[in-house]
Amino acid sequence: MKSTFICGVMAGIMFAILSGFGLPFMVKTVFPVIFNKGERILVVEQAFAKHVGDEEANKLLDWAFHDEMANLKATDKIRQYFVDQVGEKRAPKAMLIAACILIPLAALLRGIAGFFNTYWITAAGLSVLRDIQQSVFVKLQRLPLGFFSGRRTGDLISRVITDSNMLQGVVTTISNDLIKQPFTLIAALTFLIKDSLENKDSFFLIICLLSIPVVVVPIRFLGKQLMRKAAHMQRESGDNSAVLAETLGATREIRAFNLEEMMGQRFLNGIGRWTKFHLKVIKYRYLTPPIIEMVAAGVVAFALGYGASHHLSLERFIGVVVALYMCYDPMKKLGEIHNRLKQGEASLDRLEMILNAEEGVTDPPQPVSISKVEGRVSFKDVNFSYKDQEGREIPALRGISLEVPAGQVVALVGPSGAGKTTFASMIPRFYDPVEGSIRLDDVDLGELRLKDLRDHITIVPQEAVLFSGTIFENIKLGRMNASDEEVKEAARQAHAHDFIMMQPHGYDTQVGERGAQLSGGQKQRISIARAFLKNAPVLILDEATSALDSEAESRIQEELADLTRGRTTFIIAHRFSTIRIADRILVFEGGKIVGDGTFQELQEKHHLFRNLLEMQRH
Ligand SMILES: Nc1ncnc2c1ncn2[C@@H]1O[C@H](COP(=O)(O)OP(=O)(O)OP(=O)(O)O)[C@@H](O)[C@H]1O
Repeated sequence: MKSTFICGVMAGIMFAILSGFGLPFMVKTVFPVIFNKGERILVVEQAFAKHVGDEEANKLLDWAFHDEMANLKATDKIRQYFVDQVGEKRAPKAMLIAACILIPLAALLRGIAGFFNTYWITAAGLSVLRDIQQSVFVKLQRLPLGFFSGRRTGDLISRVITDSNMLQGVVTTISNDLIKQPFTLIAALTFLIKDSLENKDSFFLIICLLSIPVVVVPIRFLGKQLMRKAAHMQRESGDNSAVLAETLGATREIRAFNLEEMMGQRFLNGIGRWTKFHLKVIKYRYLTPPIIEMVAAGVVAFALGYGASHHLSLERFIGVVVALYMCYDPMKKLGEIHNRLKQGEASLDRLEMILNAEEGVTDPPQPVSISKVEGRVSFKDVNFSYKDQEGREIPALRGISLEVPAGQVVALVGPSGAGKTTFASMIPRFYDPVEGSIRLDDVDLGELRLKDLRDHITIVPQEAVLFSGTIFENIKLGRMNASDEEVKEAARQAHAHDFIMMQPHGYDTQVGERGAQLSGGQKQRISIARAFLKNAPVLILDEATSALDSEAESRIQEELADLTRGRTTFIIAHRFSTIRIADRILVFEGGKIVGDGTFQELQEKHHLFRNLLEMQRH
């Protein structure tokens, strides 16, 4: 990547020298040689000298050809070179041929250099961008769950996709000019410096240098405005994506509650705001070129006035005007680059919000390795609070202490918001306790590598999550190195094998395809098969609350009961039947464990538990 960038810069410098210096040099120095102006002046000088004497002739010539004389030194050298090579007589023709070859050759070289400059700089820019996108994706998978609960998925997607695309656009558009233009400006300024030294006349250089701040001040002001508006625009774009994601994620609910019009209006309003800010971005972006053009036109007008009143030769004048053009054109393009970069900065800020977010749950510097896990889990004085977006603490677990022996099936019950899900989320370290410690087989969870810990825990979520791919691939996610036979065995254990075989392509049926109409129960079985395949000693089951038909439900219950055998299991339980099969029940209320015992014990003496059971039965 570094070498690509360096090659791109070299090509850009070559392009710049050919444009900023080569072109005006050609006009000023090479043309007079070809048209033999020096020799004609010499003839005139000799003729004058005959009539008015050498001294008077010199004075007259100096008056008539003031700045051509300065140029003649350079042109003489070129002529002399040709005279030495091919002789006095053939020199003019050779020079003409050389110039005629030189023009397309210079254009060709300039074109090739320009092409490779753009290509290599774009390649280097895109490779940086690819790294950024990759880092954002990796980072998103490392961020604590709290990061996501405070943010809308649509907005995050928009940051990764739209803001990256915006940056990509910036990289590709500015790559063409990023190196060429500043160097063209330097080359053209060098020409003006050389011209002012040769002619002892710095007028053009001075007006060019004086006009630079006149150009830079508005560019900087407009750039600042542009960045602010671009940030607004991208934020609106994120909001629109969020509305779209919400709408697509709740198609049933929107129809059921007749919310189509409201959601449509919300989206329309968002698009309206986005358009407003986009137009502002366009306004500030495209105001820069006319300002620079106006300044450039003013300077050329000055140059014209000065040239006419000081009897400048046409070739010096044209040479200088070409050099001035070669100064302002880059300035204009640099102004555009500045604007595009400002727009890109707004997008980069949005990506940096993700890149700079605190990771929270991380691997310890020196992890303890565990190979054989029995599955003992213990909590000691665990307190935990969530943080909302304003940083306020929402207590969710208070003073939790308990020991769960390996293989015990524990049901977590309690009213909504009591802390059951939070308790279960602490075991795979989705969150770390604010105070206290949690151990697996006597090792503090914080001492384990996250991957090792999670390898020993299976989670069966409330709603089965299937990823795009085949049924086979979806089960295999449980253990990527499992053999085909092991995958099928897991499906049999989950009683999924038979219905899978009835699918159009069996295990190779795409779950995302419309043909594969998997029911809620079938999806759950695939998710359970995945858990069987993983075969971890600790199991966390979030019982589905959604109503499957009762027959399917009771069969799934059987499979789940099979799955719990021999594993330390935590079930976030919603059903009476599940609570019954548990060895032990924990009753949660207000983030505390207020009851701990067998079904019988709690039924006899725990008031809240009896109330919960009562509610279950009705
Ligand atoms: N991501 C979150 N950010 C902030 N607060 C949260 C978050 N998740 C849960 N809470 C809060 O923590 C408390 C415990 O929630 P938790 O989800 O653990 O309860 P629960 O017993 O599982 O409830 P339910 O049975 O309704 O799922 C609640 O007050 C809840 O509002």
